[in-house]
Formats: sequence, C-alpha cells, structure tokens
Amino acid sequence: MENGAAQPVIVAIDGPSGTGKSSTSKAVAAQLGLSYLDTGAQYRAITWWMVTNGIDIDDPTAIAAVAGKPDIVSGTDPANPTITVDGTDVAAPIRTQEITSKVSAVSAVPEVRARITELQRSVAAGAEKGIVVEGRDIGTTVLPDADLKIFLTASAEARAARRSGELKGVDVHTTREALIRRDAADSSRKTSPLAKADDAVEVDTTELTLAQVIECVVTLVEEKRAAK
Ligand SMILES: Nc1ncnc2c1ncn2[C@@H]1O[C@H](COP(=O)(O)OP(=O)(O)O)[C@@H](O)[C@H]1O
Ligand SMILES: Nc1ccn([C@H]2C[C@H](O)[C@@H](COP(=O)(O)OP(=O)(O)O)O2)c(=O)n1
Repeated sequence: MENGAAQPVIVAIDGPSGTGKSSTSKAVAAQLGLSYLDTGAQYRAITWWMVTNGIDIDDPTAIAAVAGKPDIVSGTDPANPTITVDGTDVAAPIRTQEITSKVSAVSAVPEVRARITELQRSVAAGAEKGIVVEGRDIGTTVLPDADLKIFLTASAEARAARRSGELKGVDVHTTREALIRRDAADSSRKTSPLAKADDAVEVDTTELTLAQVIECVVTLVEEKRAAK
C-alpha cells in the first residue's frame, strides 16, 4: 500500500434472510472502522411509508407514482445504525410482521428500486474510510465495482431457527415457510433479483458460528486492502 491515508474500501454483502448479513456486516464495519448500510432497512422504510399512507401495496402503479415522496435517511455508524422517514425514527415499526410480509411486493417495483439504489450509491460515495453495504443486489447492481463481494448462504432450517429465536412466540415451521416465500419472491422479481455476483465469494454459514463468519470476512477485507 502507498504512504498516506488508506483508500476507502467498499464491501458488498448479499444473501437471503437469516444468513447473518446484518450481524456480520455491523461487526466487520466496527472492527475495521468502516461505515455500515443496511439496505433492507431502506426497503422496509419505504414499505412502512406506503402502508402508513394507505397506498395499496398490490398496485405497483400506485406505488410507482409515489416512490419519490418519502425522505429516507440512514445513519451509518455500525455501533448505532439509524433510519428515519421524513424525520420520524422508524427503526422499530419497520420490523413488524406486517411490514416483513409486504416488503417484497414494494421492493419489486422498479421505480422503488431506482430511488433506493440512487440513495445507496450516494451513501457509499460519501463514506470516507469505506463502507460495508448489505442487501440482496449490492454486488450485482448497486455497487458492481465493490472491492470485495461476499454472498452468504445457510440452510433453510438454520435460517428459520435463527429467525424464530428472535421472534418470540412464532414457531420454526411458520418462520421457515414465510422465509422461503420471501426468498422466492426476492429471487424471481424482474428488476435486480437476489443473486450472487459472478465474482462474489460464497460463504455457507450453516455450520459456522457468527464469530467465525466475521473473522473470515475481516480476513478477506484485509487481504483486499493490502493489495490495493
Ligand atoms: N453463523 C451464525 N450462527 C448462529 N446464529 C447466527 C449466525 N449468524 C447470524 N446469526 C443469528 O441469526 C439471526 C439473523 O442474523 P442477521 O444478521 O439478522 O441475518 P440477515 O441480516 O441475513 O437476515 C440473528 O439473531 C443472529 O444473531
Ligand atoms: N438490497 C436489497 C435489500 C432488501 N431487499 C428487500 C427484500 C427483502 O425481503 C426485504 C427486507 O430485507 P432485510 O435485509 O431487512 O430482510 P431480513 O432482515 O434479511 O429478513 O427488502 C431488496 O429487495 N434489496
């Protein structure tokens, strides 16, 4: 590496629900002094706005017509990630089952994706030391020139067990079915589906602890940084 300040490093972490994207990305960003962006939270936030404003989420034309209206702001400190819509803190309401069940329909609308993708690129460009961005289409569409692309996977059983550990009172079977439905919707949409980029490193986390996944990604980032 040359003398002087380190070049910003851009890391894209994609994969389906429950593979460990958020936990891994936050920890990696915190350890390496990078910013962090949860793009799923942005899609949840725009879905929350649609629901709150009575937009019919089964009507893509109605969604497209207002996709530019909400002002979504993400705080990128991995120790305290925040998200607001028109100045309102929506960190809690975007995690309800209602929003989770509606987010795939809203995020499949091309006008929504165009709007959120633009936002994501401007956040990444503004991260002085670099950023870890997690989602479904970061390596393929949002930041195709990322320095490092990771695609996390895990069995449906492991993912459902992890998720139902968080959702008290919801059984593993129901969680597993909902998760498989959402994966199918996110993977089959026309615009920018959930997919592994050709140059992404695939990490199967089924048999790994979270600490092992974090260590693996930190090592890969450090190797990329050393080679820059
Ligand atoms: N490798 C792992 N082993 C066990 N539990 C994990 C692992 N990775 C993540 N978890 C747990 O699984 C849940 C979902 O992880 P999260 O990072 O939110 O996944 P994602 O962002 O991909 O949906 C969290 O409770 C997290 O602590
Ligand atoms: N880059 C992204 C990130 C999320 N989405 C959509 C599709 C996902 O089902 C929802 C919610 O994503 P989120 O990462 O919060 O979901 P999980 O926490 O992994 O269950 O947003 C997307 O379309 N593109």
